[in-house]
Amino acid sequence: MHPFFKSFHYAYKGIQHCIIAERNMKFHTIAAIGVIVGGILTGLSKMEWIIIILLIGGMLALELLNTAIERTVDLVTEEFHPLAKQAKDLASGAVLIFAICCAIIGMIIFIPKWL
Ligand SMILES: Nc1ncnc2c1ncn2[C@@H]1O[C@H](COP(=O)(O)OP(=O)(O)OP(=O)(O)O)[C@@H](O)[C@H]1O
Repeated sequence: MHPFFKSFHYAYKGIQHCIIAERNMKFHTIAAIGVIVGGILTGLSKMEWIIIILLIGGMLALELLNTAIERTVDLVTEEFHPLAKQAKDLASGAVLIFAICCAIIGMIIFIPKWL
């Protein structure tokens, strides 16, 4: 396989692994499908779709990075280490902050359309 297509293949494998292995990634993927279906049924403007796509892409990409950090920490040490704890907690914190922003923006976009 050409190296260019090989890198796509590895990226696809990474996404597939994360969806299969990580409970949170499964949740985010199902939530993303729910938001897309909800958006189609509700009817969103072009700008609203752009925002939703950015949020979904950002959320999934962040979850992939969080998993990559978890794996790297586990590779470095299986022992309890305060820095390992900080690294994992910081990565989880980043995911949590973005998830809260997504929920708030989602409510700002969707709720007025349902009232
Ligand atoms: N080697 C370690 N040393 C110290 N604390 C750790 C270590 N590994 C994990 N922890 C602590 O346990 C928590 C959960 O770690 P774990 O690797 O189980 O992540 P997880 O539960 O799979 O995360 P996620 O919720 O993203 O799936 C971490 O956030 C961290 O606080």
